[in-house]
Amino acid sequence: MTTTTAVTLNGVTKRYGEVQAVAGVDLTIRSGEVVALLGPNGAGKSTTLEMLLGLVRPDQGTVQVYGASPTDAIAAGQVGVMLQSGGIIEDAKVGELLNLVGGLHHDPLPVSDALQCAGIEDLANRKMKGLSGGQKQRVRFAMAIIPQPDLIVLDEPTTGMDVESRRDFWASMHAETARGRTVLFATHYLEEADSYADRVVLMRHGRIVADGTAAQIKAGVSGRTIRATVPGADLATLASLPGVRTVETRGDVVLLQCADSDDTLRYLLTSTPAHDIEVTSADLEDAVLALSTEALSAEEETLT
Ligand SMILES: Nc1ncnc2c1ncn2[C@@H]1O[C@H](COP(=O)(O)OP(=O)(O)OP(=O)(O)O)[C@@H](O)[C@H]1O
Repeated sequence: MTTTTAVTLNGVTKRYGEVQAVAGVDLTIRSGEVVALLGPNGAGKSTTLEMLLGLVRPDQGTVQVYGASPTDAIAAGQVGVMLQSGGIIEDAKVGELLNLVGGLHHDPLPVSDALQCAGIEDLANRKMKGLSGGQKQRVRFAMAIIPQPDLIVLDEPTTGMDVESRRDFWASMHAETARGRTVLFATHYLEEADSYADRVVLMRHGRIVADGTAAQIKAGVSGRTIRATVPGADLATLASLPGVRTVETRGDVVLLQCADSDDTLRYLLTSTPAHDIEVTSADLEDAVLALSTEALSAEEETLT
């Protein structure tokens, strides 16, 4: 049976002692989508991915990958995985390790192709233990694509890579997605989500607080950032202006996140010595910050 749904999480929860790591996640990913999972530290991204991969059992809810259990989908070679740690034998040479992984699958990508896709042909005879963090990440990526999977799941794949390596890595990923592969990746890099994902799922405190294209998420946050030099700024007054969401300072420079920048600008120009004023519209970072703050306030309201 062919299905156009790659992943279905239904009401999934996971608690570790006092910590509600995942607090009821519903998520459907269609085949061919490239989805970024974003969120601050401890938001529940890794736990969600671990449940999706069958590494952690949810307390409640169900997980299906291509209509089957995660373990069955992985055994069938439908899922390639790149996690933050584990999965590598430090004493093995890169080529040997990839051969080993290939041996676990019935239609593996030839090792030479995996090395080429990951841009690490020159590392084939190097031992894992001598490699840099970024090089190890590329080996993990090569391991993830060996099964020729329909779905690739990556947990912070470019951590430890320099800017050039990150660019090369995403170029390799593009080649994979052009083949129609479904990709789900967790990241802290907003520009990666913005540039490479069709869809951004934002988590906070174990919940999904936004889900849409990067453009939709940005559009959901109306408003502007005002940056101005305001000597002796009265922060309490600025924070209390209608339409001002947050106030930050860096020396004399004040950063205001505003729902209504016109009124704030009028105030700055007429009632303060503000100069060098810049107004910019929200980028994904602002959107994520605003949505995270809104989610937090909503949670606090529920608690009180
Ligand atoms: N094995 C575990 N034992 C106890 N607590 C855990 C375990 N795994 C995760 N947690 C806790 O669950 C919460 C969610 O963690 P998780 O690693 O899923 O978040 P994350 O969004 O991936 O964070 P990061 O961006 O820092 O990787 C955190 O408070 C974390 O400390």
